[in-house]
Amino acid sequence: MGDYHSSATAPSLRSRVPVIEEMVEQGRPMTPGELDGGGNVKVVVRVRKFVPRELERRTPCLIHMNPATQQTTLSPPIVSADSHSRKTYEEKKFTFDNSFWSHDEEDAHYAHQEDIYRSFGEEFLEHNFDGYHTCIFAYGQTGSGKSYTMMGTPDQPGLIPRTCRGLFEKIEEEQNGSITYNVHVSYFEIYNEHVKDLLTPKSKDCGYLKIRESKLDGVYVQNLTDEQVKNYEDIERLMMVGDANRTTASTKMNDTSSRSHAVFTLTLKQIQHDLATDTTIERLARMRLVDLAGSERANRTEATGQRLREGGNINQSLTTLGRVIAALADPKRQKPASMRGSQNQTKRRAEVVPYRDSVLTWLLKDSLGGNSKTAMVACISPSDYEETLSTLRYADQAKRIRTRAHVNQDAVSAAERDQKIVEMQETIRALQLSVNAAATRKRDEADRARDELEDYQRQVGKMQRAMDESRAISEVKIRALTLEVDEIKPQNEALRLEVESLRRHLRLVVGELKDPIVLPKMARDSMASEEDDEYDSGMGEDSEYEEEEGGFEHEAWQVDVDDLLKDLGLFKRKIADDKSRFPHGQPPQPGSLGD
Ligand SMILES: Nc1ncnc2c1ncn2[C@@H]1O[C@H](COP(=O)(O)OP(=O)(O)OP(=O)(O)O)[C@@H](O)[C@H]1O
Repeated sequence: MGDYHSSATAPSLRSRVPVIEEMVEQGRPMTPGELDGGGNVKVVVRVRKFVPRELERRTPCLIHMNPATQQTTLSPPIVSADSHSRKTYEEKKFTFDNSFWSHDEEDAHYAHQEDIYRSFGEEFLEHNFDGYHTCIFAYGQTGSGKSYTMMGTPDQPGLIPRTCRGLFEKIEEEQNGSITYNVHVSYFEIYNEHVKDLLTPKSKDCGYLKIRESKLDGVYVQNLTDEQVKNYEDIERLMMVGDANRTTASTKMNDTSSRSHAVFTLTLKQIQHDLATDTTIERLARMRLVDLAGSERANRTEATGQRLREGGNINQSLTTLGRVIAALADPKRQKPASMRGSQNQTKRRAEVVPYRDSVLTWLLKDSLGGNSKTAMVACISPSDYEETLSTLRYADQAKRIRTRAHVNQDAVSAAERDQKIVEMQETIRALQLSVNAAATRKRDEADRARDELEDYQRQVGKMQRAMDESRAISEVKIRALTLEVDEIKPQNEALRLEVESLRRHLRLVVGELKDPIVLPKMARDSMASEEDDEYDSGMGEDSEYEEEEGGFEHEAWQVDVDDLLKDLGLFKRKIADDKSRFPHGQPPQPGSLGD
């Protein structure tokens, strides 16, 4: 795989934590945007290069993109004079957040895979580290470059592998070890309105999975593999397993056409422990990367049998997605709640969004109109007027959707965490009893028993995770304390040395006070005069040393000192004499010293 890197900055959970709390504390009013991290769905469009089929037909490119204005223009096709079609084609212009020109590599504004990731993939990853759920989905007709954009090839990796690589690069950048990161991956496809786990080996495949909805977890796929990954290589392995399991087939429009919608989900949990308050800050973000199956016209794909049925299902779920987008983009929904009338009316409008009409929209409910920052990549072919126009209209409508993303963050004290684990244990115990009892009941209750059993397994899994996280927090605490000890060590050593030297000093001072040293008068006089020669010592006739005259008792020592001083005087004179005899510092000649 190509060598590519993310330039996103290293995350710091703590620095981003108190944004909302600070605002509340400061009493600053929050705008709806700040409160809900709200924003419109980001919509970008990408046109691919010609594929061999189009090159053979020498079809002209109908797309023009202006890199300065991000405007995409669709030109009408050339209609041959003998054509019986009554259709009229017009030039259409659309403006999106970005228009990616990936048609001709020779052009200066050609958009490579790297450019796509840098322009918004990286930004979305930043949002994840900030605690927002995100979703990027690729939409477009069959063969328009969705899989190329999302997954890419080994040489030209797309958004999914780049996001995964970027995720672990950012985690590795965080070196102080105070944040624990948990990353989980799931990968499933929706094929003919059924959900299939792409991470289960084919030999263990247990068929289609059920979709369930709970108050706590929202809509979820039951028993879906959600594997913990420690590094990019782990994810790469899972991507390969998933891609090998994905349902693809060769159609007239695409040699490897995806016959299903593929949903790749990364879950990032950041846990930071504050030693001072013994509180844990948890931040959870889910990134959904969706490669939709392509819209197709049966007459163009010339599909029959199984391919035709697949195409029908694909189109049906994409039509539902279109209706969901239309309902969410409805200007009436965009008005603030206060202007929308009564609560009942609002509720009725929310119900109008037909999420439940397809498995795809039901599962993507939150990503499309709820707690998520969402982007749509509209992929287009360069020479297909009708399909491209339909995709661009779809994308244009999606631009108007506003989501209500918020930071998914919790601050839990150690006591609360322990309490939560205890509560989970209780729930599990109760479920266990209920499962055991149900097992003995009649067969018609088997379904309920199975559901309870699944709930039980789910709770056990959750508790397992909570306990793993508690363990991780303990490790963080140990790491933080070890770091603190290491930091304090040099200061400790410096303090120890200082105390030691102060002690020594004190000993000297006390010794001095107990047994003061008194110099003999002559020694003091000679020292004073010598010092006066060099600098002004400031000690005059009436200094305290003079006042102690008469206090000296060691006469014997005085005699010795006097003798010594006499010798010293003689020695000095001898040196002065020698200096005058050898004025240029020449060494005395042998024999000359003897006199
Ligand atoms: N930007 C691009 N640069 C080079 N080749 C591209 C680009 N986009 C798409 N292609 C090529 O076009 C072909 C169709 O692309 P792809 O399979 O990604 O389409 P798709 O939209 O996923 O189709 P389907 O919906 O049928 O699965 C592939 O051979 C792919 O390599």
